[in-house]
Amino acid sequence: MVGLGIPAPPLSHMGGVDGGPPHPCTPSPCCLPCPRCAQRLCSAAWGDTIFAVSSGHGRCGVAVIRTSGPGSRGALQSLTGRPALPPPRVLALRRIRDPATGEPLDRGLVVWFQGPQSFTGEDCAELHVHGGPAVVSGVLRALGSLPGLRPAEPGEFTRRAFRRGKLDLTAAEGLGDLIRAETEAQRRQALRQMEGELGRLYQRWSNTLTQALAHLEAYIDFSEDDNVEEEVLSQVDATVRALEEEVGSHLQDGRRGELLRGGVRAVIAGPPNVGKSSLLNLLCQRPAAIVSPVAGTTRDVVEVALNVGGYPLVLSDTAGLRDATDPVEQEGVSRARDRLREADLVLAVLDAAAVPTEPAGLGAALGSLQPPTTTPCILVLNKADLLKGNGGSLRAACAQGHPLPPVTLLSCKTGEGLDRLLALLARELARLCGDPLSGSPSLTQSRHSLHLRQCAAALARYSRERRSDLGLAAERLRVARRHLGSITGHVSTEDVLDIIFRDFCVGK
Ligand SMILES: Nc1nc2c(ncn2[C@@H]2O[C@H](COP(=O)(O)OP(=O)(O)OP(=O)(O)O)[C@@H](O)[C@H]2O)c(=O)[nH]1
Ligand SMILES: [K+]
Ligand SMILES: [Mg+2]
Repeated sequence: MVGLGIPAPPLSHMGGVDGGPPHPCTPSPCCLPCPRCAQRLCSAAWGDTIFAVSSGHGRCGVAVIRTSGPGSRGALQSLTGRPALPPPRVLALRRIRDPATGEPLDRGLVVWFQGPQSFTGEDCAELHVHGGPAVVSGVLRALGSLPGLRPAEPGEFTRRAFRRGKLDLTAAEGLGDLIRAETEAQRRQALRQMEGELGRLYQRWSNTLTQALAHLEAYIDFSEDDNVEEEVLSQVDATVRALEEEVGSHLQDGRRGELLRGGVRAVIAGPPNVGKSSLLNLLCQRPAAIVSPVAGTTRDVVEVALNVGGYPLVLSDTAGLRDATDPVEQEGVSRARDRLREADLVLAVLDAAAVPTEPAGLGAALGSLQPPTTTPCILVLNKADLLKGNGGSLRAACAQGHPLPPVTLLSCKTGEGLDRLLALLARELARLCGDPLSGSPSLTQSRHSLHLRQCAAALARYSRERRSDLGLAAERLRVARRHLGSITGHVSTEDVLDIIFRDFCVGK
């Protein structure tokens, strides 16, 4: 381009999917089918070329700057000063220069990806440069000076990949989750989703519905001519019933995937001064909450994020539960109760030296905290170091377990019982989140469960209305299929896409 005699991408071809009309051009092997009209068009008709740092920000050894769009070829030619590109997908060492001044910016590795064999499906280039801020900003400035190139919006690379059918929406969400994954179990789940397992499951359901709908429509249109047998109808009914059950049990997975994605919310609750804040500090290994001998120390909820056995845990310490007179403490107790109601898991803490030693009495002491009955709970009897004569019978009560929830003795002071508590925690987390590698892939987002519930409701209405009005029943199947399509992105609106891709970082 500027100064190097390399042609800029034809500006008249800018426009494309979201912008102006596509421009037909002489088809050539590099031409890609337009996602709107399926006509093969020069990729230049698809819009502008974006660029961004894809390797994260701040000083680092190597920074990867990537471009996507029809101007990628020209950009690489301009910055390397050579009309010849390296073979696609092969790293080549090149001097990188500012095309306007010819000034060397760095020496680094460049890669050329010819569309559609690239992440986005468009022509892409990557520049692996030294990660110093001056090098990176110099290269970005040079790219920005080229006609038709502009900085990428957050998630725009992935959005382009979605547009060109490189991945469906669930896979794009899986990719976003993979970038954010902080624990092993989260990574496993995200990787599975990114590789398309969830999308394939929903696609299979959608195909089943398409087939059922085709049979039903054939029956509606032709049954009077005796060309279609009655049997067809009962087959459609059976298919819809089976699908309704499958969607129902998928929805019944206890929010496993969502819990694993967002972290299990565990709440430490109990009477004042039993050592709740001490427990939080012990688990996160830092003095996150104030500990003192004064009952009623904790008022605000103190939250920490932890990784227990590969599972993500969001742990909250709360005010001691009692009938407080002080208005500030009252507010703390009310916040503690709110948290308790929303918890996925309760760590109920009692003072080991102050509780009854038989299971029934322990159960009553736990009940006085009023944890929600359906929420799983672990009972922690703290200050075990202070146990004297009744230690033996309390240990026996803990070992007996039933009818108590999982229970353990602990001393935050000496660390006794911590291993058992961590093992109990890991067991509960594994039960709540499930094994991300086994069974059918988990539902990971409330967006999915919303559409699946609507899909299941439409299937249920089909079964109810089928005897009275076949046409209406067929419409229910169409609605059900539309909801499945909304999850995978085969049916989607721009505002939904905006929300999904907004959560991505720039450069992805
Ligand atoms: N001996 C002994 N003392 C403990 C243990 N755990 C906590 N304590 C002490 O018990 C007192 C209260 O501890 P906290 O962690 O503040 O208790 P809390 O339940 O958060 O108290 P509030 O926030 O006031 O409800 C402090 O003096 C701690 O040092 C333990 O295992 N053994
Ligand atoms: K205290
Ligand atoms: Mg406290």
